[in-house]
Amino acid sequence: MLRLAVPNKGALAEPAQTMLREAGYRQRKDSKELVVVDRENSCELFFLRPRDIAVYVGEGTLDAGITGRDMLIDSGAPAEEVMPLGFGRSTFRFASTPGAFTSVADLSGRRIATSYAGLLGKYLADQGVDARIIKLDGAVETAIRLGVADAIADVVETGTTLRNVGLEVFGEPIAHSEAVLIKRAGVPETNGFEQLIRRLQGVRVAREYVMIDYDIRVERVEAAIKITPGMEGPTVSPLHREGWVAVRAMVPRKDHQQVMDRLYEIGARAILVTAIYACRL
Ligand SMILES: Nc1ncnc2c1ncn2[C@@H]1O[C@H](COP(=O)(O)OP(=O)(O)OP(=O)(O)O)[C@@H](O)[C@H]1O
Ligand SMILES: O=P(O)(O)OC[C@H]1O[C@H](OP(=O)(O)OP(=O)(O)O)[C@H](O)[C@@H]1O
Ligand SMILES: [Mg+2]
Repeated sequence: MLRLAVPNKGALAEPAQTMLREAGYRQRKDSKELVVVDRENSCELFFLRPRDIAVYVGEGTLDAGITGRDMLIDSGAPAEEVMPLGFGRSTFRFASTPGAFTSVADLSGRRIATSYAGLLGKYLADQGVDARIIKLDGAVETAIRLGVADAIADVVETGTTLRNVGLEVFGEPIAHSEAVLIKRAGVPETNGFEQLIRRLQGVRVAREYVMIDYDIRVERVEAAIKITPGMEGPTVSPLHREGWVAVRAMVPRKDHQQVMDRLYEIGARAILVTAIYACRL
């Protein structure tokens, strides 16, 4: 059985569970269930705090887990990223009162509040900046106002929380994060693990691509294929109509309207875009 850790709370919990459901894994029926056995897929799902997931996976007690890249780095656990999952995106940044600091170098000898002491400590060491880290559990934005810190280092998604307390980011982003699939560092992937990876990749592709179908005159096919090269070359099939062919290819969902415009301009007709329900490449 593959033993997989899934975030039980916080920003990653709901999207992680949705992605696993789309990948065909059984999900828990209510939030009080801490372990789910999915016999059909030979998988056990453990619902854990996202911050603890890299610790379990690093110790080898669980084979795989879903957590944030920032949390993986912060933990310092011997676990490694296997693939990014495309949700839970955020940046990890310095912030303070407007104008107080302009770069990380200004933080020498200052106090920085954070709930990601491991991640911040590594970054400061890399930058050669000697500052004091004040480790807090959450709501670190308030630490400056209460005089506990001169700056903070925290997760920023929309920036609303910072704006609400009158703080501004400064310096370069410390890290770019998203949800990632992780495994213990240096161990090979088992069969069940490879199946999990293929399924999650399938969900990502089904979310990020659409299928486009269109008819075009034979002499325009090469130009059309430049617009829709597909993943491994598009399918071109004969049409009953003399001198015309049908083309089918995958295109990035975000580009599909522009692609339709460009195809129409070079003479494509009957252009249809459909969602991909599931896929295995
Ligand atoms: N708006 C957001 N707020 C917080 N975390 C976010 C956000 N968007 C993405 N994330 C990511 O989600 C993860 C944080 O999850 P979570 O909110 O459960 O952590 P936490 O705030 O430390 O936990 P808790 O709120 O229980 O103390 C990180 O990987 C972070 O990068
Ligand atoms: O840029 P924004 O969209 O405003 O999101 C970022 C905020 O969300 C997180 O806090 P969370 O709600 O997890 O509370 P916490 O600080 O107590 O963990 C994070 O720590 C920031 O405060
Ligand atoms: Mg939180």
